[in-house]
Amino acid sequence: MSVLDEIIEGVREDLAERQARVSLDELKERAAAVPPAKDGFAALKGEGVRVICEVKRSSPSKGALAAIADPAALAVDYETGGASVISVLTEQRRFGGSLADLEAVRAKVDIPLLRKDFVFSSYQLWEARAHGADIVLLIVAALEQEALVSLIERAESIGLTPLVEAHDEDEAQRALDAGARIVGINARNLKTLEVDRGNFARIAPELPDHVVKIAESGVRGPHDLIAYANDGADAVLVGESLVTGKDPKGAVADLVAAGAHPALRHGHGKG
Ligand SMILES: O=P(O)(O)OC[C@@H](O)[C@@H](O)c1c[nH]c2ccccc12
Repeated sequence: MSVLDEIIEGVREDLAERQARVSLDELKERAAAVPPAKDGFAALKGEGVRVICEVKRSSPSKGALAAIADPAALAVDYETGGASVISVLTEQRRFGGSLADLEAVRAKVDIPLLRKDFVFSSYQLWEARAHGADIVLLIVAALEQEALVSLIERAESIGLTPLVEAHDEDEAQRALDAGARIVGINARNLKTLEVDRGNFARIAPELPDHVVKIAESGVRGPHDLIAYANDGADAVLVGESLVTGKDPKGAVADLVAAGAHPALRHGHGKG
């Protein structure tokens, strides 16, 4: 069984528990009571390279990364540093997250929030909205094509912006076929956990211009952001280097500054 399969098995069990406690109708009522979703698409496409900052306590590849006793305070640091979107891991077993984290962050920041989890049912989409998410991650490798198509449609119908994650050419094609307008290229293969920063450069040129392109994982600092920018990234998604660093606000500001000046890109390309 791949790591991805193992994670999904755990997510399924945890989801079943929540479903036994909270009915779909109740979730829909909660979703109707929160402020409408913010425009995730607008937040991710524009001048310069946007920075998505992630609240992540641990990962299957690295184990514990940071305790993050106050996820909202970290998120405020990200926002103050200039993040465009905040990603909150809500998977519990391997990433140490929760929907409570999402809600805590929602209470303190104004920029769009991404629910980062292993989503395969529309119940999880309603959960995301009910807890304040604006954007939801859909992982191609974790979904049959039919499910991907229907989750994209369902997410949009409830106001969520889907970010569709691929890590190779075939998955990217499936994302496009399913109608994705925002595609994340993950340098990390979720089946083997190997990181290949070259994934983005290989796949991004195959994506049409109108698609928002996000480079995910492995960004250690401005240098990696600039490399991804040169390969056509509209945004980067950064977790580990921010949660393990001493000054998340400053680190975000440095990334945002590097991404804000397209002139910086010249001379850093592949030639
Ligand atoms: O911590 P990193 O290497 O900066 O990566 C962040 C993010 O890309 C990563 O957490 C991630 C990308 N796609 C995912 C899907 C599920 C869980 C986690 C992820």
